Amino acid sequence: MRVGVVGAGAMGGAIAAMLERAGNEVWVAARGEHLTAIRRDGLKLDGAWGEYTARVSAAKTLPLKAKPELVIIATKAMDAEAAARDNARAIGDAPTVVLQNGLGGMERVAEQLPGSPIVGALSMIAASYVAPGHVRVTTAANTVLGAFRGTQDADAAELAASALNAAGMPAEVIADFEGAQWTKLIVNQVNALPAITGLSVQEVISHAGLRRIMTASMREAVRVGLARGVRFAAFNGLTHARLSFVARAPLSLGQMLPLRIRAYLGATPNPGSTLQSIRRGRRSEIDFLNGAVVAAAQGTEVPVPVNTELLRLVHEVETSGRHLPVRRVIDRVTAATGPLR
Ligand SMILES: NC(=O)C1=CN([C@@H]2O[C@H](COP(=O)(O)OP(=O)(O)OC[C@H]3O[C@@H](n4cnc5c(N)ncnc54)[C@H](OP(=O)(O)O)[C@@H]3O)[C@@H](O)[C@H]2O)C=CC1
Ligand SMILES: CC(C)(CO)C(=O)C(=O)O
Repeated sequence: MRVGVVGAGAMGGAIAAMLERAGNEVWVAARGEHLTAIRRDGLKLDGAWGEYTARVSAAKTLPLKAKPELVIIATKAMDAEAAARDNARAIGDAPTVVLQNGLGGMERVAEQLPGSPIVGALSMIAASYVAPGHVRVTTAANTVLGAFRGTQDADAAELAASALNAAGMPAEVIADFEGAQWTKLIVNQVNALPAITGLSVQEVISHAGLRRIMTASMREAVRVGLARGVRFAAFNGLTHARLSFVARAPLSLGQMLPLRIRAYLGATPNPGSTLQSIRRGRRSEIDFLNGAVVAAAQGTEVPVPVNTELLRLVHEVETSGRHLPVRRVIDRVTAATGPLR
């Protein structure tokens, strides 16, 4: 199959390399020194799915001659709309998968690609951008896909799932994609503290004080979802019942959530995608993660002081380029929220 991958960074790069390894003809849209390195040396993959250098065709945008039968947009959320617009002619009416954390990704891309069936993807894979032309899978895991709307999108979701499965990346189509987006939004509460402190997700969860803050931000996010009538879809062992319990439980019990995520991530340190943006001096996706929780809380009675403060701290680190010491983070959050229980 001819596949176009727009945004061949950590996730898009890993998926592009795996698809090429499985015999697909893969075209990637990339930029800067990453594009130069891919063109010169190929796209190097290592980690949980083995070592491989994929020979993909790479350009700033997909060329018209690529004629993709499937497109995967795997940019950060704030870049997806522009990425879809800049590649719209080459994409044509090809089925397009929007692989993205946060809420509302499919809607933003669909506006730019009115002729394409649109599919959402949420992945529990953890991947890192190591260097230009080089990506690494630190945790191999599954991906869930969901149709945006209608039969055409549902067929496209099946097509994408078979392409991923055939290339050795476990994927399944689920009916309640919006519920899964909310469940993933809870998982992505792991992203802010590594971005603020510079520590890996596992290190943050192993620190009792930081884990308390993370649990409190997850609890707020679950409460917001419940207040908005969200039914959390079951995703990697996280179920609506478990999350509803966390919404009512003290933090000492709620910490089972981050501890479970640490167990699934395994031993290889995972910086998370937000810290990786900061390390590369890029704007982060935090407005679509903790920022989405703060936005969704508006109009509900749910207070979200932890998410508000984490959002502020990530923006501070983006601006200053300097991570904050753990003690300072704990003091700042507790000054904003009062004692966390
Ligand atoms: N990394 C992970 O472990 C996981 C990430 N996710 C989600 O997947 C999505 C992608 O994340 P991730 O792979 O980490 O992000 P990366 O930043 O590693 O990759 C995104 C890539 O897209 C490139 N890009 C942005 N706009 C364009 C464009 N118009 N044309 C071509 N390339 C473009 C970026 O270039 P540049 O660097 O120049 O900005 C970058 O190389 C996010 O929504 C993230 O939350 C989900 C699960 C796990
Ligand atoms: C699941 C996790 C935490 C994997 O790194 C992720 O989605 C991210 O980094 O954005």
